[in-house]
Amino acid sequence: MPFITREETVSLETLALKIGASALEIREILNSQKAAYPTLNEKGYLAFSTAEYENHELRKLRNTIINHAHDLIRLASGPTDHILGLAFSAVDPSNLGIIVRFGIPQALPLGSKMSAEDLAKAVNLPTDVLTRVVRLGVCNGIFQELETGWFGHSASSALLAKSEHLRNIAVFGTHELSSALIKLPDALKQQQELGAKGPHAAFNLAYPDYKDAFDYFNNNGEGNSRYHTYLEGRVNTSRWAVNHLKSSWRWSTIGSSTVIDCGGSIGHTCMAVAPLCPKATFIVQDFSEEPMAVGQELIRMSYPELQNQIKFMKHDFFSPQTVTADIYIFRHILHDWSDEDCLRILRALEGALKPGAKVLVSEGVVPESAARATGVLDEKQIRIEDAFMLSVHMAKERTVSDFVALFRQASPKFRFCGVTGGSDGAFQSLLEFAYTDI
Ligand SMILES: C[S@@+](CC[C@H](N)C(=O)[O-])C[C@H]1O[C@@H](n2cnc3c(N)ncnc32)[C@H](O)[C@@H]1O
Repeated sequence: MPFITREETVSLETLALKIGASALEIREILNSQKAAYPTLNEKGYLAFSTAEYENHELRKLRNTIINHAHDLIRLASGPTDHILGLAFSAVDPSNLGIIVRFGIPQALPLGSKMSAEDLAKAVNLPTDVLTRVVRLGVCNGIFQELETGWFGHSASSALLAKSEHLRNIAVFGTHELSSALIKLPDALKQQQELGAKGPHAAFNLAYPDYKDAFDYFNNNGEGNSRYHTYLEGRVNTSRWAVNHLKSSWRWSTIGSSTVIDCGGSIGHTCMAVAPLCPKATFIVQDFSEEPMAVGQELIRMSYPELQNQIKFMKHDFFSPQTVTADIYIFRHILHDWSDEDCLRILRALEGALKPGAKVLVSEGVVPESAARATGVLDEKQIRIEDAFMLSVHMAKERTVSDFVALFRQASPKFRFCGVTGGSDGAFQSLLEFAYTDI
């Protein structure tokens, strides 16, 4: 039987050469910008920091290297080591989870070293356990062992020590998110065997006392805080930055429109977009009051100029919308819900929609074409997010055609106007729908 493949043939040599060529181009760009060159040592924590991250050419070159390097590692590993690596990969969120939840990066001084005993005392772990955890971290590029039993920072651990946003992402990612993900095979098995009596989602197996993930967040203060600080952390990293939403729509032309951010959490989307359209007013709606209180305080302390422009309002988006606005934003909302629930959410808007009103959907968009096996950086991002949705909410990321079909089913008055964005490691796109009077 002949072997079949749709992938271009990749070889160790061609991949290595392509990586070398892109590395030289990166060196030239960084030299011309007098920007920090990446190293694995502590001082490398600044490499590719925000300003450079925004450089499109640099981001593209980095993605080329990452894509080819992934393919190269898989090729050099061979199928056995490749599968073994995947089979035991739960070790990584477990290790990172200990590192961030015990505050090990912050306990280790920057620009210095600390003995295992002192570090163990500082984070209140037995020395033996601390040493084993940190040494596994070192194998993953987090921390360095500068001499036997003495630890210092690597680039990545130094950034964890400095960036609360990155730590918040790592905490939620290795806590609630990982707990749900690891239960997905069990949940699908139980759903297969028990039908409607099976769990709603893998999340329910991890947190059996709650109806669903949002019930858990709303009734668990610490979990809710981890969730919303994770969401805030995400918009402060280039992959999920609201910059993509800022640049992919004509915000400066909306004049004195009213904009509602449905399920807006602490209001980070409105805080980013409002300065682009100073005459517009924004209402952040969420059914959870804690994040909105945090957002109000954040505006008061850090963005007082936005106080009159951004208001907060408790609202459940399954109940009829009470505010007639010009633009409704759903950023990372519909992917949390099944098609049936999304129809309920969109139909709950209808009573307030006037002809010409816009509904903007900002989230990951799944490619329509068959999955690729090489060069998959962007595609893997969206498929990771899709796995989050399946495990946590039994929901999904969608293709553009899925969204168009969903809106059409919600009401024939929705007209699809187009989609922008979503490439080069920034995986979310912006879809625009207009409400018409036909
Ligand atoms: C994935 S987060 C997205 C937050 C924000 N839009 C963003 O892009 O970061 C989902 C948000 O929906 C809110 N939410 C969940 N169910 C809701 C409901 N029934 N009504 C209003 N908000 C809800 C959650 O509290 C949370 O803030």
